[in-house]
Amino acid sequence: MAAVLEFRDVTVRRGQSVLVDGVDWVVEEDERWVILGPNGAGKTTIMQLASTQMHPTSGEVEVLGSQLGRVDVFELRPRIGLTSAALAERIPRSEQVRDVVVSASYGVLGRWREEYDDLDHDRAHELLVEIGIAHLGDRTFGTLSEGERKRVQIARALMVDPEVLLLDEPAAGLDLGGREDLVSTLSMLAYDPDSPATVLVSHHVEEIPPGFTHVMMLREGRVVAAGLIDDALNEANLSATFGMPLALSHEDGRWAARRKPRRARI
Ligand SMILES: Nc1ncnc2c1ncn2[C@@H]1O[C@H](COP(=O)(O)OP(=O)(O)OP(=O)(O)O)[C@@H](O)[C@H]1O
Repeated sequence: MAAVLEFRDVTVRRGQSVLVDGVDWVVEEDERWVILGPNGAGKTTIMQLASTQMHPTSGEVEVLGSQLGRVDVFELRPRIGLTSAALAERIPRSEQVRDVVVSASYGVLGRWREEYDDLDHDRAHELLVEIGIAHLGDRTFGTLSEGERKRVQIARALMVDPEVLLLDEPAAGLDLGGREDLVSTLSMLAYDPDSPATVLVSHHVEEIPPGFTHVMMLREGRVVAAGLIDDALNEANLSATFGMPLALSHEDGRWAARRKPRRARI
């Protein structure tokens, strides 16, 4: 199995701050990873490295077999599907949903005068059906709910048939129903053997879709634990990651966590 991402002793510094500290990490083709950690742990920084938008201060990052610093990142980027809040902000609100998706094949945001062929349109339609939003094709992006926008972004990220799919906090800002819809869509993708290697960033174990295989837990830029979810996701590692005693449960493929009650003083 080929590695799609490989980090070797990766550190990112900005001034006196260490954003990511000595991270070793390998993602293989058939793996679906969740990166868990509190605010400021370095999750988005890891995604920026993986999506070639940032280079490490030291260490080596390989993306799809090419080492950052020795490759033209503009050749790599079309092979990477990415969703993030920063990217979503750049989608024109007046753009029709089907155009938001189809325009990914040219790597542009905001359709202008490009001509797309029938294959592109068919592929975009297929993805809207697969992600469950075919009925929204004619709507403009600005009129969608937050949950609908997240799904459009995932369809757009898949449009290029990426070799790796990077989802930075796709459930942020969703209500309970929106989160549950998204988790089930991501679960369906996770179980599909044709789906690319996937990395999902989240703050919440409740957002881990069934079918995800691996977890990396980060705190203050360092890896607390990483590996198969069934091995690495436990109360001790989760408590160390979030810096408080947490109780963890796992039922019907879903995870839940809560703070352990403080003992009453006698
Ligand atoms: N240019 C910078 N200079 C100094 N510190 C920075 C810079 N960019 C990010 N940081 C800090 O690095 C840390 C990691 O940031 P990052 O965005 O990767 O965390 P995160 O885990 O994604 O957080 P969140 O869950 O809040 O989105 C944060 O403490 C952030 O304030």
